[in-house]
Amino acid sequence: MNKRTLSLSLYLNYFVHGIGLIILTQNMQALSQHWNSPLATVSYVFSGIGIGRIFAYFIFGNLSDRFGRKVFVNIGMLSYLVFFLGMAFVNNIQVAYALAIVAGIANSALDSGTYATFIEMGGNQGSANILIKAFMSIGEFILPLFIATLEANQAWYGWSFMLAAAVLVFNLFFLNRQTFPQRNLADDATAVAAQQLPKSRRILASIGLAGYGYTSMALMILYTQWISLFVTKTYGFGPVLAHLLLSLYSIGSITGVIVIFILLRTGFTERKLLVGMNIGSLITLAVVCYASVPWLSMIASFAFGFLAAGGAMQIGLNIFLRLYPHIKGTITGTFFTFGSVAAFTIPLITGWLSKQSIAAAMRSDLVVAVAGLICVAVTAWALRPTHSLATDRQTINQIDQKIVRLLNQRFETVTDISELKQQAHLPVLDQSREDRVLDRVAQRSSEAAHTPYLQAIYQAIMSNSRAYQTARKTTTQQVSPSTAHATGMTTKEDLHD
Ligand SMILES: C=C(O[C@@H]1C=C(C(=O)O)C=C[C@H]1O)C(=O)O
Repeated sequence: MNKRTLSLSLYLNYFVHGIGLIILTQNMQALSQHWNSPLATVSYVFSGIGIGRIFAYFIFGNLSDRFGRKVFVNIGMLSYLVFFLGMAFVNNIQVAYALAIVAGIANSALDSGTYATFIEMGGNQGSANILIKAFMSIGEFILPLFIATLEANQAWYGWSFMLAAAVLVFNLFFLNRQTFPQRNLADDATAVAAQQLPKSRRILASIGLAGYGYTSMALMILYTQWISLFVTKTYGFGPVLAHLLLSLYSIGSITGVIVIFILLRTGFTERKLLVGMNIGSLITLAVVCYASVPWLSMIASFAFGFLAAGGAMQIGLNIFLRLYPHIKGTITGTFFTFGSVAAFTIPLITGWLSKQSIAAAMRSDLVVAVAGLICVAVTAWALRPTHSLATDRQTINQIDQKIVRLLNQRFETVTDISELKQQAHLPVLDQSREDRVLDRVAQRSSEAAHTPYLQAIYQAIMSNSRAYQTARKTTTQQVSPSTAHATGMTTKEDLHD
């Protein structure tokens, strides 16, 4: 399995999915003319996507645990291909509705296969799931520009559908050349830690996370649906500023994905990050809901995008997946079923609230933010670290992962030094340098009781560093024997001390 190419291929699907998310709304006018139907009917067709999603998530998640991830990623791609090709030509509303359902199914099949695959690739792939969001955003960013270009050239609207279809056809070949990781391969530490958790705490965390599946999606959908209208009606902001707020939210979201990806790579705890982001979302949302000053709204909208749409939902899912490492597909399905219910109910609830006032509809997002914060706080509390053999060993695994990475870097530098010493005809051993290294270790050690042990470890590191240099030297000399006499080999001493 080549992690890089497989990841790239999986990400490419989410670029297409990003296009799929907005292609209908972006082509609303053109479709309405083509179908000879009013905008309201076109809008009704869109609801098919939500229906397809809700029904497919749970079934697919479960099945992907049984039949493997690759099948479902393929089902997702093929369904999307049918959707894009079909929608470009269809002129019958019923068929269009059926195609919208197919898009919903495509979405669920992709998710059911992909999120689990990233976790199953091992390593720190939880952060990889966050990047899925980044690729969706790229798709959502590029499509409007592409459509604008088509419109400017008075070209056929269907080319935007063809663009997505072309990427999919290419990726169907590309992806099917890759091998997927073994299914439900929970790394030992995760499996043990999950088993060690008392049942009551696991149930509590599951309730919190399922709830977060709903609130995290609701928080974003409600915001994007009402923000522009809210600031126009409530504060009298102009149309440019109203749309700018939404763009700032998107830019914040992309920035958030990148920053969070880096934070997770550097070993930030997902639990703490999630609670922090939800506190931040609530505060920034409150600012947007009550600040009537444009510049403050702009900053808050960017920050809200960063915190609420910068991969927080994916972090929630990652924590959920670690809790049930043997049924990742089912968990992904369950989590997104709750999200789909949010996508379906929020427009209905806020539509009803908007009859009272637009401000009431918008500010109801604060209730969602509070509910989301309660969900993640409950989860974080239930999953608080306790000391046991298994959890402490998991901590050691994480520390070792970092140490090995640093040791690899150290050896890379030793390789450079070895070359330089060979060029300068210097011996491998430099006792005074080694003494200084040991002194520095003693100075740096924060715990006096550890110091002699740390020094012993360093002696072993340096001894191996010398052995490595000597071995390299020997191989280089075999390649160019003419230099052998000049370097003054110290093979024996170096290998044996
Ligand atoms: C890497 C070197 O070679 C040897 C290994 C050392 C190390 O691993 O830190 C230090 C001194 C040398 O005996 C060096 O000269 O710096």
